[in-house]
Amino acid sequence: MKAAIVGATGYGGAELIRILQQHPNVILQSYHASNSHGESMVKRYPHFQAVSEMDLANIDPGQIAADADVVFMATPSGVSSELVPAFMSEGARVIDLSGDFRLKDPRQYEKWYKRKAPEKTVLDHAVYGLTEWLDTDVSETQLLSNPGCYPTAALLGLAPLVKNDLIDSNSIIIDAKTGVSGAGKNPTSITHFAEMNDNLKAYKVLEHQHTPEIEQILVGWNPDAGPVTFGTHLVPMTRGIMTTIYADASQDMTAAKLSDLYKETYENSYFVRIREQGTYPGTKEVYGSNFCDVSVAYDERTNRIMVVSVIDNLVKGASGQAVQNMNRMFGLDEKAGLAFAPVFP
Ligand SMILES: NC(=O)C1=CN([C@@H]2O[C@H](COP(=O)(O)OP(=O)(O)OC[C@H]3O[C@@H](n4cnc5c(N)ncnc54)[C@H](OP(=O)(O)O)[C@@H]3O)[C@@H](O)[C@H]2O)C=CC1
Ligand SMILES: CC(=O)N[C@@H](CCC(=O)OP(=O)(O)O)C(=O)O
Repeated sequence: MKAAIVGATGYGGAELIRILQQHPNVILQSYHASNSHGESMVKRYPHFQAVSEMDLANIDPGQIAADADVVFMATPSGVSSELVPAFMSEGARVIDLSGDFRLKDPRQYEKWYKRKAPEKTVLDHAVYGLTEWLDTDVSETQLLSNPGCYPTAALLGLAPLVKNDLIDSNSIIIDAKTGVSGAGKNPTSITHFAEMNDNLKAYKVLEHQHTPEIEQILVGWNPDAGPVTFGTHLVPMTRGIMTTIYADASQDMTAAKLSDLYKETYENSYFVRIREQGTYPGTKEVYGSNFCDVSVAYDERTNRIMVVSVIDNLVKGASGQAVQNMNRMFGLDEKAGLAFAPVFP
C-alpha cells in the first residue's frame, strides 16, 4: 500500500518516514509540507541520505488521494482541521496526528486549544485511536484521530484501574514529564537550549490541552470518572514521556493483586510491557520504540496506588501509534514495521 505524509518536514513526519521506509507492506508515495515544492528532504534531514531521498511535492488533495491509500497528517493543530476536509471529500483515508479531531465537544476544543473547532460533520467521522483500547472496527474508517502523547502514556497506565472501578474517581493526579521533541522542530522560549538545558520546568500549568482528552476517554470507560489533576513538565532530554499517576484505592488492595491485574489486562498487547513488581521503567528503555512500559505499586500507608508509565513521545506517542492504527485500518499485522527494539543506551 502507498502512504503520503503531509507535514513530512516536522519531527512527527520525519519519524513516520523512519518507520514506514522499513515497513514490509508500505511504499512511501509522497511527502508534503508548507511552501516546499521540489525541495529535497535530504536537504532538510541529511540523515535520510540513501534511506529516503524523495523531494517534497505540492499539496494537491485530489492528486494525493488518487495516488495514496493512506494520508498521514503530521501537521499542527489548526492546520489539520483546515486541510483534512479536502482530503476527505476526495475519498482519502486519513490518520491525523494533531489534536484537532480528538475532542468530541467543539466547545471543549475551543476552550482548551483557543481556536475555532473543526467542522462538526468532519469531527463526527473521527475515530479516536488509542490502539490497545480501540473497540471500533476501523477497517472502513476514513478519519482516524491519533491520541496525544501525554494521553497515550496516562491512559494506558490508568485503564485497568478506571475500567475496573478500583479507585476513588475524583482522586486522580497525573504528574507528567516530557522531552523537548514534544514541542516540534521550531524552538520556543521554553525549549531554547539556554533555558531548557540543566533545568526542569513546569509549563502550561492546569491549562494543558490534553486534560480534556484524558477526561473524555476516562468518562467513556467509566461514567463515574471525575476530573483529573494534570501537571506537565519539560525535561532536558530529546525524547521520552514519563507519567507518574497517583489515585486512592476504593477497595481492599495489595501490590500483588494490582500486578496480576495489569499483567492480565495487557497479556495480548505486545506494545504494553508490564514490569515485574518492584521495578520501575525509565524513558531510555523505550527510546525509539513503540513500547509503553508500565509499573504499578501500592502504598499501604496512604492507601494510594501509584502507576509509572513511559513512552517515546515521537513513536508510541505519535508516529508509531499512527502506524499501529494504519495496520489495524488496513487489516495488517498490528506489529508490522514496528517490532524494533528500543535504542539503548
Ligand atoms: N512532537 C511530538 O512528540 C508529538 C506531536 N504530535 C502532533 O503531531 C503534529 C506534528 O507535530 P511535530 O512534527 O512535532 O510538529 P513540527 O512543528 O515539527 O512539524 C510540523 C509540520 O507541519 C508542516 N506544516 C505547518 N503548517 C503547514 C501548512 N499550513 N500546510 C502544510 N504543512 C504545514 C510543517 O512544514 P514546514 O516545515 O514547511 O513548516 C512541518 O512539516 C502536531 O499536530 C503535534 O501536535 C502529537 C504527539 C506527539
Ligand atoms: C514539550 C511540548 O510542548 N509538548 C507538547 C506536546 C503536545 C502536542 O504535541 O500537541 P497536540 O495537542 O497536538 O497533541 C505540549 O505540551 O503541548
